[in-house]
Amino acid sequence: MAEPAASPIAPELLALRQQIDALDRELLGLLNRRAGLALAVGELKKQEGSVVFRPEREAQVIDGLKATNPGPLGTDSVAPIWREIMSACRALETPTRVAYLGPAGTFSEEAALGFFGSSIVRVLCASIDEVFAMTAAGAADFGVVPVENSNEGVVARSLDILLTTPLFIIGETSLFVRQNLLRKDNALEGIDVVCAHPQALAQCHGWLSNHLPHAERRPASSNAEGARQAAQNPKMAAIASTRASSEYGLHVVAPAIQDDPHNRTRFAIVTDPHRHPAPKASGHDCTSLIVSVTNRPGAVHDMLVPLKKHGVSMTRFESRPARSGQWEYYFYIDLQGHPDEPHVSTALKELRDVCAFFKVLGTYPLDVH
Ligand SMILES: C=C(O[C@@H]1C=C(C(=O)O)C=C[C@H]1O)C(=O)O
Repeated sequence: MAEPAASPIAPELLALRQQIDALDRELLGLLNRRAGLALAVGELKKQEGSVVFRPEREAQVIDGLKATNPGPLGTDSVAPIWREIMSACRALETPTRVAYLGPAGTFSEEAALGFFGSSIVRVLCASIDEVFAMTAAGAADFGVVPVENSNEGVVARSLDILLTTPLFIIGETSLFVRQNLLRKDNALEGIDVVCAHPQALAQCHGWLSNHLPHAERRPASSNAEGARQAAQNPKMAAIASTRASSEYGLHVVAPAIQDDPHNRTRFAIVTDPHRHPAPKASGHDCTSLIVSVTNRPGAVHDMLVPLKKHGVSMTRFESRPARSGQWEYYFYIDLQGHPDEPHVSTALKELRDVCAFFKVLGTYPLDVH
């Protein structure tokens, strides 16, 4: 069949596109000048023997640009654009190897790319334990692990490993988690099994009960693993990201099936403190701790006194059983601020004095969107 004749481009459109082309060439020139400066910074760092990735500097670059963005470019567009620019610049200084739960197409991958940009070396792991192990062994520079979901609460395995790992946290990122029903055929009929990570099955419990009440819910090690299996079995559906649908050649049979439309997952970025210094204060920082107190009346109250006294706000307070058989708990605490700020360091010192166990998990810039 003959191709329909292309309609001629209107002169106004042509003129506007020519201006865009000219600006793009200018932008490319500017980006290359920026890349040249990053290379020079990389040389300086090499001479000093210091690390390339500076999360506090990247957070400040984005915060600064957002504050001065004149528009019409949306302020929400600033962070993703500059993360990619900085990712490409950083890659000129040194490759950044990032470990996360694979296979390709997981939300962990999305979080890793969202935080580091796409100019990274991907180190795909089979479990959260492996992410920590690969990072601790130096096979990856950084690990990205989920720590909590707005719907389902804590990711217990990550929190339990954080208790004993020698790694520390240097960043955080959170992600809107939109779950989709994926399948080889674009139809709801004839699905016998829905295969996904237990967290995803739980996040879509209501939708599955309404639309696929008779389908077996089968746990998988990750949503992408469920998608991989669904690609080989027409009677199986998966629950995963749209990225996984293109990765495994599946149809999005039903989009956004999570029961909570505001479903978010927060990830921690971990690294080896022997190879990477703690981020310096960025002005908007978080300090994460694990503490425990002896089991006596008023112990938890006493723990909170230094924070109140020195005006330090707590943004997270989570407990996990200490597995001592004594109804004892570890408390996972996030504080606003950086230990370089005197009121934070004094509060931390006083808090340490009233705790039986005290571990600083890390101090890092708050997530910038
Ligand atoms: C260029 C630098 O190195 C890296 C790249 C950055 C950038 O592209 O702006 C910022 C911080 C570092 O992660 C730097 O430290 O300034």
